[in-house]
Amino acid sequence: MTIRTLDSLGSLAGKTVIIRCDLNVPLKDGIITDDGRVRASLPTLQALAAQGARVVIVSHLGRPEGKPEAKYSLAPVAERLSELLGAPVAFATDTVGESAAAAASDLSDGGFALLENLRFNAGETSKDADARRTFAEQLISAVSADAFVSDGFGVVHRKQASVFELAELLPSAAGLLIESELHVLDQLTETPTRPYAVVLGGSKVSDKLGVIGHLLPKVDTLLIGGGMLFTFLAAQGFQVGASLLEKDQIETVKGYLAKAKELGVTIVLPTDVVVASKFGADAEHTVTSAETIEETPFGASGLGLDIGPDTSAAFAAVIEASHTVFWNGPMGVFELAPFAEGTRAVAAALTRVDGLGVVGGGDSAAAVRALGFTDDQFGHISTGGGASLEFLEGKRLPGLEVLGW
Ligand SMILES: Nc1ncnc2c1ncn2[C@@H]1O[C@H](COP(=O)(O)OP(=O)(O)O)[C@@H](O)[C@H]1O
Ligand SMILES: O=C(OP(=O)(O)O)[C@H](O)COP(=O)(O)O
Repeated sequence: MTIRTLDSLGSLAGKTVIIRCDLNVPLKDGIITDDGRVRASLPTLQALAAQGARVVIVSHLGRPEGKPEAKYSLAPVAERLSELLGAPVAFATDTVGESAAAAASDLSDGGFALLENLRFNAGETSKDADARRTFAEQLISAVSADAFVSDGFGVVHRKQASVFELAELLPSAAGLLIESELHVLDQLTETPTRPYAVVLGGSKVSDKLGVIGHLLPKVDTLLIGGGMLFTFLAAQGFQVGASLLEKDQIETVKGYLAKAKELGVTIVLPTDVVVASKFGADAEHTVTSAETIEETPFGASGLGLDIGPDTSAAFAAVIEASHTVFWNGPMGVFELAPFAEGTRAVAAALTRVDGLGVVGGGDSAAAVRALGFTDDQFGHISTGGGASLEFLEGKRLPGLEVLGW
């Protein structure tokens, strides 16, 4: 399948182009802890500037709920972008107001401006198509945009104003990051060399549980770690203490377990977990069987924060015996050293895949780098977790469809 690419927009010299990037980076105390998504955005930004376009960059960061919240400001990202581009990046403190208009009108050909977090405006993520369209129109008018480039691969599964409506309203095309992501992910959907394993973890549990039903018929093995493992354990009748649990998904998960059996797909669930007294690096913690989470000294307030060592070894064996592996979502709370070992074991196994090993997702990519792995040890590091998963399940994604995919 094809998608509209940059050349379809013709010459952009002197034109104002809005580019949607996914600059949703992890931050700690206002410091960017992994700038992978910023780096991944550079080629398209540089290509637009080289043509003499006036480049207005837009993105979200985190999940603020339609109003400004200082901790989700993109200001630190403007600084990092400027360092990496080796050029000034004007930062507008709003998206559709005076600051955005001034930053855009001050742009010279080949110059860059970054607008504040799109999700500070309720129109961006509204369920109401008219509200999204109005916000997109306000954005276009604030910066007097002539064209739109979509390059935030991590958000192409979201029907949001800056992903969908902007593309409808302006001459639009995909950027180089989206093109290169599709090139690799296509190999996973069309001709995955078998055995094909998908490893799931992370904390966006309800988003990710949703893809499993469609993924099952496509894979040989599914490995479940991270926050979602507890909903699987609960579906098997085990107590999970104070761990992350989506109670209303237990019946759905039971359905997945039955469907997997029917299809002959193996779902590998953890047999042991690391349980902690509280959420913190200094928490007391112990390894216990997945069936006895509430039988540690922490009782029903025990929190499962990582897969245990037996599970890590079992997951590593499956990964290394597969020829195609896609992994999204850390196995545990890797940001806290005592709960990083499961993620480390899965990452190490992925570097040893005899075939294509792909890591997807902002936090998953950040995790492998934080644990000392380098990008070239993996077949591909995708900037999108949820987006890749939905792509792999064969769903038509709104942010791609609108670009002719
Ligand atoms: N057992 C767990 N309990 C709570 N949080 C978890 C657990 N396992 C992993 N996580 C958290 O999941 C987060 C990443 O999830 P997610 O955003 O879904 O991944 P990605 O960005 O790679 O798609 C990490 O911050 C990690 O601490
Ligand atoms: O971090 C992201 O996705 P990911 O965690 O699935 O990789 C993207 O920036 C999308 O963010 P969202 O899931 O809040 O829409």
